[in-house]
Amino acid sequence: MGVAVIKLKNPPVNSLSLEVLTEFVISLEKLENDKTFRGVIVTSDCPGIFSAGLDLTEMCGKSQAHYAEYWRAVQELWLRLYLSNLVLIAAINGVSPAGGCLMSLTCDYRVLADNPKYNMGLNETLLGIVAPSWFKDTLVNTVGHRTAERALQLGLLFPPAEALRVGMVDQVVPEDQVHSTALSVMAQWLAVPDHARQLTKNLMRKPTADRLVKQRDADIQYFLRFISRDSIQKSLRVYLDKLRQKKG
Ligand SMILES: CCCCCC/C=C/CC(=O)SCCNC(=O)CCNC(=O)[C@H](O)C(C)(C)COP(=O)(O)OP(=O)(O)OC[C@H]1O[C@@H](n2cnc3c(N)ncnc32)[C@H](O)[C@@H]1OP(=O)(O)O
Repeated sequence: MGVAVIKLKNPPVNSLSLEVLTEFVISLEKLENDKTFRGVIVTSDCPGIFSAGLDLTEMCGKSQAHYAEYWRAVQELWLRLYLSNLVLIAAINGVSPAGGCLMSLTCDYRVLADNPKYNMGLNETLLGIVAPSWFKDTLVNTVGHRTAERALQLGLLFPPAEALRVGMVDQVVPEDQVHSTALSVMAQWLAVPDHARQLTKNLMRKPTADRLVKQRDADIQYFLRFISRDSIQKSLRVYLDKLRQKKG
């Protein structure tokens, strides 16, 4: 039925490095241009981890030019996913904090594996950083304003039952059924004529996407100022050190 599977593979935690973002955009572009494909299942090849989100090492101790290039790539992937003409279904087979969660929120439907470890949410505040307005918009458009406000301020990571309750995911299923469920949901979405579904998706999403499109450069400048602050660099270093020391 013209369904591709994109399996994120950047071990150990599928962090969204510049390379991963760039490759993802290229893969999506190819699929969008190949009329034999109408849908994509986005999933992970890393056991237990859908994606650890943006690659913290790309945002720490690097040059301004690097931060600008990185942030443009983050914007690009979000825009491509959010406005994709393809049906996108996230088969979430692992934990998905921050950018990992955001990626799934850009999809049309989310199936999450029922494993209490598989938390998801926008936890940026816990790192001492702030989710940008378009991350916030994506969450608000999915779960509503009040739930998003509480989740964002507290940096909440929701276990599967809670994620389902607040509408962050559409279905929670046993782990071994995530892929088959995503496939059967895909069949349902593909039963709708493409042009009508695509125009409707655009109607729902374009106003949100346009807010970023109209101020992409300003958004990059804002990111540069924010990420270059000594206090933010320090917070990121402390957070990364904590992650690294967990093993020791
Ligand atoms: C206006 C400006 C606004 C700026 C907004 C910026 C927005 C940012 C959004 C983001 O996505 S920030 C990233 C948020 N991500 C997280 O908080 C997740 C952090 N990671 C974890 O919680 C855990 O790693 C995990 C995903 C639950 C997996 O746990 P596990 O025990 O399996 O692995 P670890 O031992 O923790 O990690 C292995 C290895 O990977 C490194 N690592 C983990 N996450 C990241 C990451 N996001 N980026 C880069 N590297 C990461 C970790 O440090 C370990 O490295 P080591 O060298 O092997 O010790």
